Amino acid sequence: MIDDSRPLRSVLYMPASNARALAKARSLDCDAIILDLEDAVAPDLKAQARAELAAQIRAGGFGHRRLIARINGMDTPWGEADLAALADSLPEQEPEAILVPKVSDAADIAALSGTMDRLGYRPSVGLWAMIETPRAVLGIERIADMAGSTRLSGFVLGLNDLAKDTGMAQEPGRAAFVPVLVAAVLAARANGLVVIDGVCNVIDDSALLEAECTQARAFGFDGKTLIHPAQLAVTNAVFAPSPQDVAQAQAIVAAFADPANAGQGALRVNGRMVERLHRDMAEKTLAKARAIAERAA
Ligand SMILES: CC(C)(COP(=O)(O)OP(=O)(O)OC[C@H]1O[C@@H](n2cnc3c(N)ncnc32)[C@H](O)[C@@H]1OP(=O)(O)O)[C@@H](O)C(=O)NCCC(=O)NCCSC(=O)C[C@H](O)C(=O)O
Ligand SMILES: [Mg+2]
Repeated sequence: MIDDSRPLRSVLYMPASNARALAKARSLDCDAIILDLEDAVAPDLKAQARAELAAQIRAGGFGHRRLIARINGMDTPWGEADLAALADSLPEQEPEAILVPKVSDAADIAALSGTMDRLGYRPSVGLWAMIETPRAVLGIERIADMAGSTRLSGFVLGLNDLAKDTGMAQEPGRAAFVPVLVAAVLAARANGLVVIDGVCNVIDDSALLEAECTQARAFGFDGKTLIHPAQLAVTNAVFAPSPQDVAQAQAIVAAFADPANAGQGALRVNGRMVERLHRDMAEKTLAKARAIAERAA
């Protein structure tokens, strides 16, 4: 079940080897941080970054920002050591989830989750999977179904790797990726998983970023992964309920609470037909808006 009181609009990657970025993380307006040991860290800095990541999480001070640690793939020389080092070095404070790249199929999830159990990760630490290989896309329903029997609790799209492996074009509008985006949201929602869109590689084009965020929000994503602090404001704004969303949600909740409408299944509110399912959606909108407002206060 997705917790609307803990928004995940903006999920900022930062290389665990970049001490300056990590220091900055505690003051940035992001909902979550992915401390990355994978693509953002050069091979000869992997061990140093692993130690830095553990030290940063142990130091704390991230406030409301949810912490996710992206390890290297289990088929690389570093993946197993990443998972073991995080388990060993974080007895007091652990990331909310371990994000695993290049997942291929459901068996990968079962194996990773079992390894986390054996290494002594607390049950509260989830497993998020990067959806970034053709095989993962083709098997996404079977992967998502693992949520019932493993730690799997989220999907993050990796469209750069998917483009690399398929030749799909990363163009404005993302036409080639639309089926993937829709499949990811459906598989995630059918299994109560968080689902976060891939990154926009262009740092200085806020119109392009806004278009991607608007598309992702319309498709049902919780939020978007980001690579630079300059992308935070647009992303946070697009994925937050707008003042109009909030006003309509309040009107819907009020209409159903009005004794004059007792026993009604469908009502007319501001010219629209609304049913009890819309009241449920309106309550979620208000919960998210409240959480964002409380954070800003
Ligand atoms: C992309 C960058 C290498 C750009 O770096 P640079 O040009 O040096 O940035 P700026 O000079 O503009 O930085 C300004 C200040 O902001 C801080 N900063 C920059 N990026 C981050 C960040 N991600 N988190 C926190 N803080 C950040 C700088 O330290 C500067 O601070 P100050 O000196 O105090 O002014 C760089 O932005 C970067 O490394 N970004 C993250 C790259 C990354 O993590 N990549 C991996 C994830 S993406 C991915 O893997 C996708 C997926 O797997 C797929 O397949 O699609
Ligand atoms: Mg990737």
